[in-house]
Amino acid sequence: TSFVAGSSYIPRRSILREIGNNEKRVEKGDYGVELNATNFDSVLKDSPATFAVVEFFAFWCPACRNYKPHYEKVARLFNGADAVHPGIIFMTRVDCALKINTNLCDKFSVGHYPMLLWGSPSKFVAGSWEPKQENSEIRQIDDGRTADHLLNWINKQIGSSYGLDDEKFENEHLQTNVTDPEQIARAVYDVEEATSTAFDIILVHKMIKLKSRASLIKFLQLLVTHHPSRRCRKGSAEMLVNFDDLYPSEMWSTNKVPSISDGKEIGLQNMQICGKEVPRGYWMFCHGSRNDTRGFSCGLWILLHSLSVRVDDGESQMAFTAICDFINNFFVCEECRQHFYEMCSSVSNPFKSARDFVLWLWNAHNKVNERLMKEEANLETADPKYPKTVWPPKQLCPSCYLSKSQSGNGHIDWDNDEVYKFLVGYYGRTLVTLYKDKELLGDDGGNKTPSEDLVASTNTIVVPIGAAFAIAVASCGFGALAWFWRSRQKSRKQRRSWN
Ligand SMILES: Cc1cc2nc3c(=O)[nH]c(=O)nc-3n(C[C@H](O)[C@H](O)[C@H](O)COP(=O)(O)OP(=O)(O)OC[C@H]3O[C@@H](n4cnc5c(N)ncnc54)[C@H](O)[C@@H]3O)c2cc1C
Repeated sequence: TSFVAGSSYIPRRSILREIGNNEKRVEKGDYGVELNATNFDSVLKDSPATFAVVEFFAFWCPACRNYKPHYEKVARLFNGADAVHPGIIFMTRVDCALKINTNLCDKFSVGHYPMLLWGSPSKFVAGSWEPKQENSEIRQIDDGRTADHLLNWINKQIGSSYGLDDEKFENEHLQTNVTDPEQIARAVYDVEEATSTAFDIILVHKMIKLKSRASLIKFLQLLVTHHPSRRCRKGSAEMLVNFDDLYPSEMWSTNKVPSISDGKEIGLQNMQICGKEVPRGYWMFCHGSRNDTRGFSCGLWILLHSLSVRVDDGESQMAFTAICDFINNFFVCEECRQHFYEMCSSVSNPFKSARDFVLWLWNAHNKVNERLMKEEANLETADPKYPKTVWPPKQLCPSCYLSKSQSGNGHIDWDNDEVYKFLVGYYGRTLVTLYKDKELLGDDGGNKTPSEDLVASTNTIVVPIGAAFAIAVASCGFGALAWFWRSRQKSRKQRRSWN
């Protein structure tokens, strides 16, 4: 099966890699990218990273030579094809001893070597900096004299917890033992990427229509409350609350391009549901041995399973319809969409327990696996390293298999209680808590509620009337949350008008 849009996404890391490769003065093994006056603006402008560090140095300066290994230790984490934390910080350097860079270094008031500046890449473009300038969006890094100090400064600045010893999880290493239950911990990256990709596809293909709008809102509500990544919950909440502004009714009736409001461009197009920092093209867990296998669709399954194990009994029917309608309206693989919806439609009684819903989704996925097992064998389209199997294999969950039924004609007698327990552990606890960098993955350790995220993350005064109405129509189970937001937003408005 081929997907309409997935293949055209350029992994953001490849941009960094290209920059690195094209840079003539990069010494072998250098991670920091050396820029000069001719490419400084253009390279920073194209950088997908959220932040940039520029080290101004002079090639003749002995202190700079000694500083370089420190800078490189940090740059290794963020730059290049093997970056441990790609797409977040772009680490560069400029040699001020080269004549060509004199004006550039003057513009940034370089008075000593090495000197480090910090800001978003776009602020450096045609930018300048002065030491006493207040409210500048470029800042001097005042304590970066060793690798440790520099990384500490960065961690404080962006609230992260990166360590110099952080290592990239190698996919090859990960996949050598597919029966290791801890591997799923890394899939939170994939869940984030799949969520972002799904919404990119929806926007690129202008798929939000009058009839599908309510189902998108309903799915967003599910993401707000139960997405395993905090930054995706936060982005979904922003999208949901601002839905009417971002996607005004004239757009879904006429498909017009969004207009300009309050001097800012509006439209969902400008929103990234899980934030700008989500790595693309990474596929930690869902990495295929070929480019055209796994990836997005694998990540989407994992998203669905990780949502299913997080809902409670009272939400199970709502989550079921939210997922079914979302796949039906927005999954652009026609065969997948149809088959999945057939399975959805064959459910006759509403779900009353989360357990039943989790097991239904697991079973539906296994039905797809069984069908594809045959299809892929006939067409020889399977990923040779990841053939479809009925899941979980015995090695991963021995207790899921009832002892009597191990052999025979392929039929498996499952112990559903054990399967449920396993799924909750695998897609629930393990998917989040085993991962080492809680900041990056947005694990809040269960300390914060999504509504707190929402209140902290949006400036919107009220839930727009249309979206609120659609929320009310679309949901019952998640409705309490919607009303909570609405009342919070209203009371904020009142507080404002009193001030
Ligand atoms: C809703 C949906 C419907 C699809 N329908 C089709 C279709 O009709 N035709 C088609 O060609 N492709 C379909 N696909 C794509 C297909 O199912 C696979 O996603 C794709 O072939 C990549 O396979 P994969 O090896 O990465 O494993 P996937 O099937 O994507 O599974 C991802 C991971 O989930 C885990 N897993 C596997 N089975 C289960 C289970 N039963 N329960 C819980 N976890 C499990 C495993 O760890 C596996 O590696 C569909 C995808 C989705 C999301």
